[in-house]
Amino acid sequence: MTAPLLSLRGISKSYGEVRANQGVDLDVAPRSIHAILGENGAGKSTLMKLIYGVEQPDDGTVAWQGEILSLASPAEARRKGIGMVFQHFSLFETLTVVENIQLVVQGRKADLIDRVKALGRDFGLEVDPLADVHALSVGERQRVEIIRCLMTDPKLLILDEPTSVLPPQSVGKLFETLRRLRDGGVSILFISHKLDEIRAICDRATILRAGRVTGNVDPREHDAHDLARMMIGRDMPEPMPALPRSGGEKQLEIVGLDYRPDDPFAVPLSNISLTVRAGEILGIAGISGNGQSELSALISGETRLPREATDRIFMMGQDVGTFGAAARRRLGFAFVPEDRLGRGAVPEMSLVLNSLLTAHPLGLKRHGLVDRAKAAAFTKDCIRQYDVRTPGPEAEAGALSGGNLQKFIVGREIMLAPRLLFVAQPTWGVDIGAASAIRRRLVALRNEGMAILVISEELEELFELCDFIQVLYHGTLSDPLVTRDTRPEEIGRYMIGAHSAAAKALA
Ligand SMILES: Nc1ncnc2c1ncn2[C@@H]1O[C@H](COP(=O)(O)OP(=O)(O)OP(=O)(O)O)[C@@H](O)[C@H]1O
Repeated sequence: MTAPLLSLRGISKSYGEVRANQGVDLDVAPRSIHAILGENGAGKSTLMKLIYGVEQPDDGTVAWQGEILSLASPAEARRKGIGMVFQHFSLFETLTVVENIQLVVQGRKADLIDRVKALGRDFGLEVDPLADVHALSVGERQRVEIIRCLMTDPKLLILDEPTSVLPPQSVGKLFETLRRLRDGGVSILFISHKLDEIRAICDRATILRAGRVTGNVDPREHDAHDLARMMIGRDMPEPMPALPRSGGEKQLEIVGLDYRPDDPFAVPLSNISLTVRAGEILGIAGISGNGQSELSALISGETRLPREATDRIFMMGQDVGTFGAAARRRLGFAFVPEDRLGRGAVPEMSLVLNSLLTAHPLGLKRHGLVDRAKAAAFTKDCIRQYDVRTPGPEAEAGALSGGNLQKFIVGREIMLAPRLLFVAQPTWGVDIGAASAIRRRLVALRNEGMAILVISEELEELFELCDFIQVLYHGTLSDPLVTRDTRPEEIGRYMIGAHSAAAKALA
């Protein structure tokens, strides 16, 4: 092998009792796309933060082009030629693309604009440098992040789950860009839970389990099942078969709902209609930014309709448009929001207190006081049933890895035994073993008669779970499509508006 660009030896990092990385060795070759694979909490993000200088290792060495480094900050890492695009974007929405770039890259505005255009042309990352960021799609924002990283001239680019926010059509485009970058001399460290993607694009893969390296392979020589086994140490469970539909009672009905938000950046909704019956799963597909947040807030009760807008949203047969979130929950509604740190959990609070946020009606308080023993028992049960990897119920929610926090929130809401469950992005950032466990659980609940509404950007997930799929595009919802009679490409066309354009052309 040619001398590695980056070479880690015996890297260890602990957070209190948690040993996030233990004796990790990793060699990244020049001009390679190298995957880091592992379950939620396996230590992938920690390792990337150590390489990018966000955190410092307790033990071990980092060698960069043969020279031992100790990186005190990301700015220092960037000066050496290491760049990173985080899972959650860090752009200012009210600034333009070039203004965001100026925050990190020195230079005259006119020169930077030229460079953005040139990089866009060279790497298929076209984006208007003068566009306001709030007006860009998620895919375009990601391009801006990557361009901004490339302008610091990195030799190593770290991408943390770059495809989780992209529609299927954009993933192929991103991969072309990454290949072009590699051929131009950049190495890429790529974290993803999607094994097919890793097999399509990566030349090496390092597998982590519980903070240790358990394998170094060429992912093209192993099928997705093999890789999954190395990651989770056992075979994947089979999907849960869905029983025939029950045609049960309508637990959620939305009828011709129009909504004009006050916020100029929000998406107006027009003529939204949908029905979810007991014993059914309805999926809403669509690229994020097409009205998902607005629709979610109207269903959860975070946004209430004005008094005069009656007969638009019904839950368990009641007109709930003007009800707040708590009143809707009292009817038997539970909700897993997309934004797990802002809305699903309070990061500074323990898991026990986070359980209380929504599960307090389950006898976790008595005479207005918290019943600590019961709250702890509920939380422990959730941790056990949903395989949440954490030291215990007193851990702060913010210290959990992203996927483990998601498992906790989904578990907490399911344990409320609602009649109507609404889950936005059920397996976002969750590893494949845990994702399949969550999906099996949702199908089992449906079979027992729960009504379930799922919003997801992952078509595969919707196809595995749902009886019907409707597509949200520019604030309008398509008619329901019966999943088993529909092909993913057809949903894909609705997602990019090609279906409505074709329909208009025919009209
Ligand atoms: N700041 C922190 N404080 C305490 N514990 C932490 C902190 N950051 C990470 N951990 C713990 O370290 C372990 C590894 O977490 P890490 O985020 O690296 O996992 P990951 O493999 O990236 O997971 P995911 O796929 O869910 O993003 C987890 O048990 C996590 O709870």
